Amino acid sequence: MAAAVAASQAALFKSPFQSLDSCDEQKSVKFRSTFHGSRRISKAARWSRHLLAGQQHRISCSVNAPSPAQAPPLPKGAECYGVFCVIYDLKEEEKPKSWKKKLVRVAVSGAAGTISNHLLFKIASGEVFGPDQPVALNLLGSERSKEALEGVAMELEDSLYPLLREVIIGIDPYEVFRDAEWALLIGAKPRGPGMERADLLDINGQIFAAQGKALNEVASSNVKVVVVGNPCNTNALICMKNAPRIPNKNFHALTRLDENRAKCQLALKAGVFYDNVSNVTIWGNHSTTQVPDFLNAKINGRPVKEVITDHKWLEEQFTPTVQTRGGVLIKKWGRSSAASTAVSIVDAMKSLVQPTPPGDWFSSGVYAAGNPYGIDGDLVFSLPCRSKGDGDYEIVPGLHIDKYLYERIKKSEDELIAERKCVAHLIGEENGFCDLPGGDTMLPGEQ
Ligand SMILES: NC(=O)C1=CN([C@@H]2O[C@H](COP(=O)(O)OP(=O)(O)OC[C@H]3O[C@@H](n4cnc5c(N)ncnc54)[C@H](OP(=O)(O)O)[C@@H]3O)[C@@H](O)[C@H]2O)C=CC1
Ligand SMILES: O=C([O-])CC(=O)C(=O)O
Repeated sequence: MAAAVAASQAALFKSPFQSLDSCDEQKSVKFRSTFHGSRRISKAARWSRHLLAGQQHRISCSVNAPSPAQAPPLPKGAECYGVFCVIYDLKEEEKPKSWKKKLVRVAVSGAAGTISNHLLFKIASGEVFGPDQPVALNLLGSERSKEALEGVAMELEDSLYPLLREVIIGIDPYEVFRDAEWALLIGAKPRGPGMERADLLDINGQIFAAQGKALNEVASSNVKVVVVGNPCNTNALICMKNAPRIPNKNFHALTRLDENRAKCQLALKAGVFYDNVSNVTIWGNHSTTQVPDFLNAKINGRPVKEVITDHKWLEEQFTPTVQTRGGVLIKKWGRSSAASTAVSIVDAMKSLVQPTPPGDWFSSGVYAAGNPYGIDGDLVFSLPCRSKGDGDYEIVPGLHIDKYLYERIKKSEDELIAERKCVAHLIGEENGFCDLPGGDTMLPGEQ
């Protein structure tokens, strides 16, 4: 028995894509084809699971396995993780017929961080792309988080998600972003005590400039990029400017959490279930200057101002409550929103892959070029958007902007223009200088 195990180990640790010697007994082992059935783990695969956990080996079986030429290549240098290096072949008739044939490849930075710890499991479960869409997760960490990243991959292994067909971990964005169709950029340095906003813009801006360059070089040319790491609007602008091959439209800064927070407050005040609140726009920056729009929002299809007649509350309490919600939560929790942020990332992605309900819209920080509201087009600015569900979107025109909204939207625009000047050196512009309004503008989590 011991000899058999040793022989089997020796075979499994052969160099990538060499055939196993003892393939006759392991007909159901197959590696990394693009379509796989649900997990039914053969004896050989169980062995592989133990032997390969934490290793970076790819092996193939000469029986039933794709030849190296047929097998899709792994992103160069990135590492498939443990059980995800091994795919269990099923007989044709056992494969779930309903599954889509092509994987969706999602790259996530800051993958060992708190938000990702919620998000990855939602994506793997099918919550974003549906119960028929196999997914691959390419996880980006750093020297700091190498071990933690393996821990994340181990938890994904142990979760037995049938739709999760590949997990790749690595610390080089040029490897991890390869062929990504979605890039969720979450990793960013948190602002520490005494750190100026200008320093944060520069430090994180450098991360997003580097990641933009990597996406430009190796990601799918139509990759959808959702920037979460703060300050997310300007980080998204930097990322976009460093990725000229990717359409500007494909870059988003996450303001969906702010929209969800606004809906929650309106529902609470009106005494309705929050599903009845629609047409909520967050205008501007994901910062304390953001403008949650109650003027165009609706409750049960009626203008909010007709349903909530306490207009003083709308103007004087609702707006600051939403703007500072993140900071209040940090004081309670001792860390920033993570679970609700992950939920809002899922919402933001679903808004692009599912048609927007007729008459409604959603908020996203998008490149404002050609917007119908006269806002500086060279900013990533949160605007009302709608989608046909094809991954693309359009800015919704025709919303009413009164004096109250205009003044606040202008303030957020000025803040983003000032942020853009601070990062001129990262977006290929000259004569940058950092003079943020009020000396030092604040994230929702900073008060
Ligand atoms: N847009 C929005 O609505 C929201 C945005 N956020 C923002 O999302 C980001 C991530 O939040 P969260 O997951 O809770 O944060 P965590 O601190 O848990 O994780 C952040 C990750 O960022 C990475 N990172 C990159 N560069 C640095 C650096 N220089 N120093 C330290 N860590 C770095 C780290 O991963 P690694 O070592 O692998 O690089 C770390 O795991 C933050 O910027 C936060 O402000 C949070 C809530 C809402
Ligand atoms: O400032 C932070 O990290 C938290 C944040 O963005 C939010 O809660 O909206």
